[in-house]
Amino acid sequence: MTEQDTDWIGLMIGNSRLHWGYFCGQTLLACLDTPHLREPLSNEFLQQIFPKLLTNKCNCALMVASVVPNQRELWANYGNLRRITLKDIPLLDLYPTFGIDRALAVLGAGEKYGFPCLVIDAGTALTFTGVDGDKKLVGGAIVPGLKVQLASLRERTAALPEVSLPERLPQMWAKETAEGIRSGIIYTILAGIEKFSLEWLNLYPESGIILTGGDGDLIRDYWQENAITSLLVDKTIIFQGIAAVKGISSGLIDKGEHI
Ligand SMILES: Nc1ncnc2c1ncn2[C@@H]1O[C@H](COP(=O)(O)OP(=O)(O)O)[C@@H](O)[C@H]1O
Ligand SMILES: CC(C)(COP(=O)(O)O)[C@@H](O)C(=O)NCCC(=O)O
Ligand SMILES: [K+]
Repeated sequence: MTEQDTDWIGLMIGNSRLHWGYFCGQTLLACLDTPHLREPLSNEFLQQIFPKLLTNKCNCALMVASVVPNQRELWANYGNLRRITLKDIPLLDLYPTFGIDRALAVLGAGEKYGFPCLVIDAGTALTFTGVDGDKKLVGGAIVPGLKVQLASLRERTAALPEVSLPERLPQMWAKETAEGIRSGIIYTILAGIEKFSLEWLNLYPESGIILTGGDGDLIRDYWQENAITSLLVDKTIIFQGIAAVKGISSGLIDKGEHI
């Protein structure tokens, strides 16, 4: 069997969830999100997860990236594991504390859609990450994600209730508390996305803007109701980034020429 048709698993440990991708060579065959582990990894857990990813090989190669140190430690006993760090990322000007999830997502998006590239990741935090045509990090921004904003109002005030996210855009001028919270959070997030997207397109008019993360579909649905620029939703860019790193490390992809 060659490297091209070997099965392996990519795992991105985010602040809310684990994001799993099952690959054959460079091809992503399936992906899945699960909750965080609550205890060190067991064979029972792998036997539940891996069949869902279409394999029953509990010792297949695992490429792991994490922005959550204590979740990463729960994997200490897994033999066939390779940790992805910023050193593996073929992008320039990354700063030492830069999130590996942001690096992999923008690498994957650039590989798939071309550089320059702006990624908006609507996860636990909502992040903007821009990379130019020379694969240099231009920079980005970090804001609390939709669920974190909702939770922080509930937790840090006496009177504000728990509120869910609506499927459609709420009324902007609310006359009711829950609707006021929904309006404030959703419209200011949309205004922020518009501001960063327009500023980015001023710098790089031909760039793609890729929206990803657990709230990506919801934000796209809100956005489409009054869109001014197009946002492409792609939940797989993180796996494209992991595959690129795997390809470089296995010698399948030349870091200099293809990435
Ligand atoms: N089944 C789900 N479980 C948890 N969060 C979900 C789910 N479906 C959508 N979400 C949304 O995903 C967001 C988290 O995004 P995600 O990309 O999973 O985060 P992270 O990469 O930080 O772990 C939450 O704000 C939540 O609204
Ligand atoms: C900004 C983040 C918390 C986003 O994490 P996520 O919401 O995807 O779980 C993560 O990328 C991180 O911890 N970054 C380090 C700081 C930085 O990127 O500058
Ligand atoms: K993320």
